[in-house]
Amino acid sequence: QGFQLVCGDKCLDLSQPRVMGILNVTPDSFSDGGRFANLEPACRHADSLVSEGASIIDIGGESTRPGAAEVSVQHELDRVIPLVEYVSAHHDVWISVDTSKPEVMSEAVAAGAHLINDVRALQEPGALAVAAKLNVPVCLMHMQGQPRTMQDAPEYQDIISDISDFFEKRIQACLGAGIVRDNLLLDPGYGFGKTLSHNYELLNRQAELNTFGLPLLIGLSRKSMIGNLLNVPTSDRLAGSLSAALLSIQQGAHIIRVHDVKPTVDMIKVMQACANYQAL
Ligand SMILES: Cn1c(SCC(=O)Nc2ccccc2)nc2c(=O)[nH]c(N)nc21
Repeated sequence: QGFQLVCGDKCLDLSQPRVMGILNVTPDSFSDGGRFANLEPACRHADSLVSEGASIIDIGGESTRPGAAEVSVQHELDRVIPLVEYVSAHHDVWISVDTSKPEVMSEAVAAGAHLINDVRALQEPGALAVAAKLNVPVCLMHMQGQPRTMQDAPEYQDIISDISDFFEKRIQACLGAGIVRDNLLLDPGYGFGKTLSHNYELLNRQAELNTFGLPLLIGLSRKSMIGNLLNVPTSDRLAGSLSAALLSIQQGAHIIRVHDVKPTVDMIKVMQACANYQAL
């Protein structure tokens, strides 16, 4: 499909799969907080993600791992804004801000972010109104429950129908708030309130989510659906992550959120050579 994302005068063509690089801004990559914390490692990481071929850099200041502590608005701003400013000043790449907080959304867009990546699909108070006002593309991700408890006992009547119902509701809420449909992306949220078998059923049936006629953003990289299957640490999940990414792209994924940008870019090139063999 000829999807494209538009933010101001920037345009991201989605007729080919795009790689979104994950920028680590976990607390330990900073000194004891404050706006002028040690940004150095994160800035170097951003540079490498861009040089490896990422089309989008995803910057987030709140861990959504089960059991992760809540982060205050100020703490999230202190981690995220300096990095959005750095990437915006030094690279021409798209910047997505991974946040559920409306204050972080607006400050990040003001600092140069082009896309809102919200694992809570704009359900926090004030998020819908702010996203409408900012008028930038927004990714609506499915999560069953909240990060703290989502993995306790996930259950679905039919995982695709349940996720689709969620998407319908969130899309209606967005349109009702004045967000234009062209600004919406969908994401089934692998690992967010799903068991191992839920995740693989979702991967097997992912193409059924294409009926919404909206771009799909997918995050599988190094996740426990790979780790628990292969019984390997996060540092040893590349082959599994690439396998899952390929299966996802073959079913129509438009943006893949990954740690390992270069390997994923190379994989996409091989997929494209196969599709375009006559042009080679
Ligand atoms: C911010 N964010 C995350 S964080 C979870 C994560 O990477 N866990 C994880 C990473 C590495 C190892 C184990 C777990 N996942 C998604 C996603 O799937 N889609 C969208 N749109 N955003 C996302």
